[in-house]
This record gives sequence, structure tokens and C-alpha cells, in this order.
Amino acid sequence: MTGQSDTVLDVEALDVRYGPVRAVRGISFGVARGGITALLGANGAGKSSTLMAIAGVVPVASGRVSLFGKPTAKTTPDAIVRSGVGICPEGRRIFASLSVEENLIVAGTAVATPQVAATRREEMMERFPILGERRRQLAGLLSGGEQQMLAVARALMGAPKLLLMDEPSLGLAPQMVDTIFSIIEELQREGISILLVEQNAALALEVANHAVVMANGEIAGQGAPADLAGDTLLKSAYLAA
Ligand SMILES: Nc1ncnc2c1ncn2[C@@H]1O[C@H](COP(=O)(O)OP(=O)(O)OP(=O)(O)O)[C@@H](O)[C@H]1O
Repeated sequence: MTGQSDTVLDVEALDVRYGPVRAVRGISFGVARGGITALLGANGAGKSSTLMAIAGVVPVASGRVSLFGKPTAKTTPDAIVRSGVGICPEGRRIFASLSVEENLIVAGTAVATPQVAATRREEMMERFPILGERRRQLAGLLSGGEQQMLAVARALMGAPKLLLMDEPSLGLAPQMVDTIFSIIEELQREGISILLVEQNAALALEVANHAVVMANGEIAGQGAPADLAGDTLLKSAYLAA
């Protein structure tokens, strides 16, 4: 496969284990170039483990992950980020005791020259004006939604081609959830491919062009969002929203 392939991410027969726990069991799916794949399922289904294995943070026990047509075996998490992957982890994981700007400075050091990083920081302040207004405020004082924007801005500092987002709407007020989903759609329009782990299945199915439903570490179903949304059995069993 080459960089011209139709998919930016291919997961094949992936297994993730924590000691004796087989958290992910032989799952296969992909993210199309320029597409949004939604990864859905109940708590504990294995979504975060899948995302973290793709990011190189937890080991792949068996199977294969390929990014931009290349297998990632033995690739370190920072090399995966530098290859064009942005990560918005569950719980945002921003540095609460640093300012908004300092969070972006830290994020930029690993992925860009100082000059490019400074330009991108200013782009982020323009894209998310609230971050511009609060650039010198401690990130820990931002609202949940603003912290999520900062987490997205941080992930964008490396100008990623693929964004891995883990539950970006978790714990946010409804209006802020809409804002975050608008941002997701905007990023896709700009050509960024997205793997979106979400507990808000209804919203995720609206923005995705492919959806994967996980249950007990396996894939319970995958396909076009409209087909999954219409699958009452799958919906009632695995998608609470
Ligand atoms: N570090 C760990 N050590 C042992 N078991 C783990 C670890 N992390 C996750 N697990 C287990 O692996 C399984 C899958 O968890 P995972 O967090 O991937 O699911 P999830 O679908 O993302 O759920 P959530 O929405 O709650 O994050 C669960 O049974 C969980 O208890």
C-alpha cells in the first residue's frame, strides 16, 4: 500500500491484553481518507483500549495497525504523533497548572520548529477565540467545554492528518456538545480524517460516514451510520443514546 490508499488507518485482527484480560479481541475496521469513523459501545467495550493501541500507548498483543499505509509495529507513541496523528485523550489531560498558551507551547515542541509552532499557536487562538481571550489563564480554570477545545487545539499543533478523539463530549453541557460536534465537522471539511470514540451514539452517527459498534472487546456490527441507526436490535443492545 502507498500513501495514495483510500484509508488512513487500518486495524486488522487487533488484540489488546492487560495480563489475562483480553480487552480487545480480533477486531478489524478502518478510517477512510477524509472520513469520520465512529467507534461506539458501552463502557468497558474496549473502545479506549483500541484507540490507545492505535496511538502506540498500549501494546498490540496481536494483529496489525497500519497508519497511512504503513504498519506501526514497534513505532513509539511520539513517532506516531510525528507521522501525522493528533490525539485528544479521554478526560482531556490538559495541564491544569499551566496557562492556555503554555499548554500549546508544550504541545508544539515535539511536533514543529519554534517558528512553525508559534504560527500555529496564533492560528489556534483565532480558530478558538475563547482560548485567545484566556491565553494567560490557567487551563484548570477553563470550563469543561473550553478545556475540550484546548485539547483539540493541542492535538492540532502537529497539523495532523488523522485525529483520534476519545469521548470529546463527555460531561459537557448540551450546547457545548453541539459546539464540539461543529468543530469535528469543520475539521473534516478541512480534510482531517477522524476516529471518534463516543458514548453519544446518536450524534456520532450523524457526523460519521462509517460506524463500528463494540461489545465485550469484539465488533457487534459495523457499516453505514444510517444502517446501524436503523438496526433496532443493535441499538437496543449496545447503543443507549
Ligand atoms: N489498564 C488496565 N488494566 C486492566 N484492565 C483494563 C485496563 N484498562 C482497561 N481495562 C479493561 O479492559 C476492558 C476495556 O476497557 P476500555 O477502557 O478499553 O473500554 P471502553 O469501551 O473505552 O470503556 P470506557 O467508555 O469506560 O472508557 C474493560 O474490561 C476494562 O476494565
